[in-house]
Amino acid sequence: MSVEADPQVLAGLEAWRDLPVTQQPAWPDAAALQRVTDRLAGLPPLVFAGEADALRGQLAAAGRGEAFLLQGGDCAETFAEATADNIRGKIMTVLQMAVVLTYGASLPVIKMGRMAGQYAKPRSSDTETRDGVTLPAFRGDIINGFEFTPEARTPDPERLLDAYHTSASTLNLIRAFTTGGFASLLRVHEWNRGFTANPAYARYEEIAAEIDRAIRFMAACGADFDALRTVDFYSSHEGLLLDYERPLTRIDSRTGLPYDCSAHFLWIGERTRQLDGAHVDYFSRVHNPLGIKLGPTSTADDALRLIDKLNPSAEPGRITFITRMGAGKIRDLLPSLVEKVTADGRPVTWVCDPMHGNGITSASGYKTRRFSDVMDEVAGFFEVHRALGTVPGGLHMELTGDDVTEVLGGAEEIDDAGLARRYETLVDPRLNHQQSLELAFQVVELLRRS
Ligand SMILES: O=C[C@H](O)[C@H](O)COP(=O)(O)O
Ligand SMILES: C=C(OP(=O)(O)O)C(=O)O
Ligand SMILES: [Mn+2]
Repeated sequence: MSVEADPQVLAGLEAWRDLPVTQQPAWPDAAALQRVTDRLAGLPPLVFAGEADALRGQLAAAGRGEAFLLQGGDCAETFAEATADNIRGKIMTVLQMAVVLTYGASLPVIKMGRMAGQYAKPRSSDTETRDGVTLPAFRGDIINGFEFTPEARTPDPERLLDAYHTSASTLNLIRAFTTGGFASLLRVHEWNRGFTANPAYARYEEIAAEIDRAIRFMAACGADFDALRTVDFYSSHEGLLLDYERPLTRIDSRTGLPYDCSAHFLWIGERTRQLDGAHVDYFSRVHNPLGIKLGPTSTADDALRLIDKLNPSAEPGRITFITRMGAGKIRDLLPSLVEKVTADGRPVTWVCDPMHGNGITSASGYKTRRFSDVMDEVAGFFEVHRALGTVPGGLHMELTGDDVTEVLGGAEEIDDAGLARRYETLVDPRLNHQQSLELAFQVVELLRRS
């Protein structure tokens, strides 16, 4: 039997429309938008509410120190890059990092992509000016095109449907790869052998050899490697474009409760987490596990008021605070935030985004980050939690499986001149495949030292 939604619950899903809202596009044609959102509302959900519930349980475990979240993928996915090779590369990268982190932390790693829906971007400025011409800023493929022409930059609601279909095909391939044997532990381990065989990464050989011994030990004990052929891989994106999230919100027939079925996990960004704003209201009404980005201006009071609104019943796993302070600030700012939220007593899961607080512009003009700053913020995150006796629950990364050159440094020392070689991101710089694995090995070194 299917449970109907309470009419008041349904009415509540429209409340955001009367609240202050930021970072939404100015759609030029309201009727065209309405046609698209009606169509989206009739299409099948992309995920099942029960999967979101399972993830909530796992995130609750991460909050208690019984699991660790690894969330990674592009800053901005694009339709053109949703190819089999690209999707496979990102999955491989996350799985390879996950094997290393599982060993280093001796904990199950929850694997989650910034994938299959990460198409909407908040921007610092509504417009972009080039050579005296000003056009609307690129806000992600779900809204407008990157090409610098008035046509491409005009928001086009048809893109919501493209985003839905591209998310569906991406998710389909993710499910195929992670359940069809491609992701088996033995295969992923083989891939990592290839990485450490490269002399640039000789420093990690010892850890790699230990992982190798651990796997051989498991095999000798008769571990069921067949059972390790499939992995759970969750989808996530920033819950930003409410005209997309609303029609993909569905009533769970088991409970009558609304879930945003565009992804398993949605996060509210640093620029849209206003307590009385549309985003916080909207996501307070759906039952998925939620992330909230907390930047350097966040106060403990902000965090507690967000809990009041988004998790009044103090359900474990409902809220993940994703801190993104910057390497130079995390050791000063994070302790009081964590202390006060911990004293409050309602459970949250703490995750580190070492990307968004560490943006710089290189001398040659690229928007970039230094690998060393990214690592330093991760180190600061572990140090703060260790000092307070609280739980570092995971990492949130911008990465890709390709050999791009967008982040400075790493063992292969990408320098400013090297950025031009393969700088492909449309918004923020991503760790490339090698830098991502290097980060995972360095996290193991950090955990060791403590
Ligand atoms: O991904 C994060 C934000 O969308 C991004 O950093 C904003 O970038 P901008 O300052 O170039 O607009
Ligand atoms: C926009 C992003 O982050 P933040 O909201 O933390 O700036 C992002 O994760 O791409
Ligand atoms: Mn980003």
